[in-house]
Amino acid sequence: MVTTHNLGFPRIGAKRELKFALENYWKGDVTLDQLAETGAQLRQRHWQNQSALDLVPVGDFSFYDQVLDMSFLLGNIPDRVRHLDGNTLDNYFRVARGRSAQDSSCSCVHAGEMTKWFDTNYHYIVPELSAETEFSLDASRLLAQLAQARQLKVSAKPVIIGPLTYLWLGKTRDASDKLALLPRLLPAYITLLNQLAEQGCEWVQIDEPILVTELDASWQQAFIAAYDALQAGSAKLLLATYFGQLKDNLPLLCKLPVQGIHIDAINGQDEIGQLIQQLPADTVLSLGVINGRNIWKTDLHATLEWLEPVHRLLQTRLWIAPSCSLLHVPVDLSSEQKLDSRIQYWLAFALQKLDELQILAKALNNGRVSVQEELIANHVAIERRRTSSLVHNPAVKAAIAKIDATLGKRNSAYEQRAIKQSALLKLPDYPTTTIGSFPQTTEIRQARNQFRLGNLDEVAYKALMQNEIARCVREQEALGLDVFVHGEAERNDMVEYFGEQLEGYAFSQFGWVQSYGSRCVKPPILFGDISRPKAMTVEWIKYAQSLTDKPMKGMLTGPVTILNWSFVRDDQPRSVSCYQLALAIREEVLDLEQAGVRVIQIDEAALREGLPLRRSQWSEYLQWAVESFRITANGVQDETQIHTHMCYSEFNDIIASIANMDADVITIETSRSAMELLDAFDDFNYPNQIGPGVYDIHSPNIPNQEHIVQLMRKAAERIPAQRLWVNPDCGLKTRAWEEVIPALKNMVAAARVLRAAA
Ligand SMILES: CN1c2c(nc(N)[nH]c2=O)NC[C@@H]1CNc1ccc(C(=O)N[C@@H](CCC(=O)N[C@@H](CCC(=O)N[C@@H](CCC(=O)O)C(=O)O)C(=O)O)C(=O)O)cc1
Ligand SMILES: N[C@@H](CCS)C(=O)O
Ligand SMILES: [Zn+2]
Repeated sequence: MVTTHNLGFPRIGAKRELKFALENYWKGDVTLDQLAETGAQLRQRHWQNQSALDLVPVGDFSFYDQVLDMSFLLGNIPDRVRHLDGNTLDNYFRVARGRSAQDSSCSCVHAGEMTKWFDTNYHYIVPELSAETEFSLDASRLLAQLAQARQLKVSAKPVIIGPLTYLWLGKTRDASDKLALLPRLLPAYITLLNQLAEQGCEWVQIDEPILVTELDASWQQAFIAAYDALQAGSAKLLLATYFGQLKDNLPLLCKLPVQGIHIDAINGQDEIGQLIQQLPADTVLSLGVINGRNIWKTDLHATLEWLEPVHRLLQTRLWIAPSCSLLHVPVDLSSEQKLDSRIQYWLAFALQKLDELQILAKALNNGRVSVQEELIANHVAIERRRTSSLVHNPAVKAAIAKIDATLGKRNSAYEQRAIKQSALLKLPDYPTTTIGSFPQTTEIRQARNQFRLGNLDEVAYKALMQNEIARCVREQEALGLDVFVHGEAERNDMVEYFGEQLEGYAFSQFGWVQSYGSRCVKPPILFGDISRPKAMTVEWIKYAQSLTDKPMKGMLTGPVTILNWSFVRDDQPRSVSCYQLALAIREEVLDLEQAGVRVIQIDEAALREGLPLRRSQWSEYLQWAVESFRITANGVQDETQIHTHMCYSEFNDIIASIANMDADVITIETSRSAMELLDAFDDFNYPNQIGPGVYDIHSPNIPNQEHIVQLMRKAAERIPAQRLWVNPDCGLKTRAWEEVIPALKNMVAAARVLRAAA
């Protein structure tokens, strides 16, 4: 018999119950007990949803982030919150977001750094480490969840992050060696494993996704030492890897003294033969056979073709599961009422993926005939998608075939363009701007909701959004900014908004996926060849420009970011989808230029984030990603100034590619590193203009003028002042107007001080 299990379930809830409970708790509208009750109900529901599985994950639920949970479980709590008032959860929220429910009127501590989880759009709170870090186990929250699971008779398999991945995800502030902490960390893990075993858990899933990255010898050796030590714990370990292939780490994994391993068989199907040869004869092999990163139905026939022989060989040693936690997909496709039924038929969200797993298990255990109807229905769906005229557009394919090097090349080099742009825009030194979005207020979201529900007609909705844009322009006039934005009020999200307007995309009503904490995104579904039926942003930008004499930035999301934050096709290379997006957004750029827009920003927030997990694959990715950006941006006249924006700026390794994008201006995040991240630009002699973010928009703290001046002076030590812009780190959509206005006032005042001193 094959064993079925799951690595993790989306915790936000099919109706985003957790999001609303959290935000209400932070506002003080619900009590801690009520929040805890919502958590308990969600866990119960999710375990029921998974009750057909042989083993159900416990510990995958989190009130904010599973990595932060691990930090609290290991007692690795930053000193700055340790002795503050309130309960553990309040301190937990202080690390997560800089404040607890109690501190809503002040911002007591700075939040932990947040960064993306491997190559996903999920963001975790970075463990803070130093040579002094001590660990002291407090498993009470995990044990309480286990107790709840036991009461509900759930066949529980606790899920924890492994010690090596935990250290790898962390950052040391004192440049000390993270691996030196391992001997201090392991005793906490051994005690934890014993406690879990004492609670009756036969298996513990220990996640070590870093095994799909390139590990140097010291990390490889640390794996051996760590898992030798963990043998002392009394639970059986299922060591889980996901998000890619094992490659050089395969022999290492097979040597580790664990009772089972899980691999991502979607990416690593080719490695199964080698694994079977090298694994000890009694080790369980769990295969992630359902894609946990995408929303397409699995081709069950094709899967069974290769899985049946593996089952015959391994018998009860074979387990099957989704490739990774289902955190990265929406909960339930059956809630969708507005998707084109033909497309809906091709899709599977978390619940449907678990159904697919059951069908596979039945087929393996009792023969395909036992699930004949299900297999036929699956085959029909797969074939309909493969041959659908909705997917294929010959005109788009022809346009892609015609792409050549001229499309991505501007008429003149940056130096000549800069002279023409400067003559036209007449900007002061240290020009000030913002990144695009202004606060997405409850009123804006409610208006859009009413529009969607049909309670507000298009004319009224448009008028309301125009009012917001007008307010945004007025505020920027009053602040004295130099280059304006329209504020993105009309956009639900910087990716979904474009997905909704492009042919080849479908979008869901309830397909929410957690991005960080209570924040969610609804990735649009890229199912077919992409084209742009009509202009998407021009009317809004023209309207905004009509309200001011200051230059108004056209605001677009770039092809690489749209691709990386969508659910993408699995029937063609990502590069092809990206080129299709590039051609579509290029048309929008040219339309904006035609409409008289002189500054166009093309956000590529996910270009760096989308780097493959293995460095050996970077150059291939960067080649098509940068070329896609160039195709999008570079069809304009010299006088049109192209901006791009990236939220993170650790560019040391890819600075040549960033320069090769040839944007006239790039705005980036640098304030948290006190401009040190600009060193990469300095060392490379980056030739174009840079707006190093002068304050962290993720924090409610108001940056002070003097601090901004100091930061810009540091920037000017690295980049010539004539090429510097002054702007925040990222968009302001998650902030309130009361925070934005004083922050920008100080930013503009700082720019004036800098100009006066120049
Ligand atoms: C820059 N970031 C982004 C990433 N990925 C994206 N796809 N988009 C991004 O901007 N990745 C990296 C970062 C992650 N950062 C964020 C920041 C903020 C959010 C966020 O605020 N998400 C919102 C949802 C946004 C949205 O789609 N809004 C819709 C629907 C709003 C809604 O919930 N409506 C309610 C009713 C409204 C009411 O009555 O009040 C409903 O439908 O029930 C819209 O504006 O129309 C969030 O709330 O989580 C995400 C990632
Ligand atoms: N223009 C977008 C970029 C976010 S990365 C915004 O300002 O929200
Ligand atoms: Zn950003």
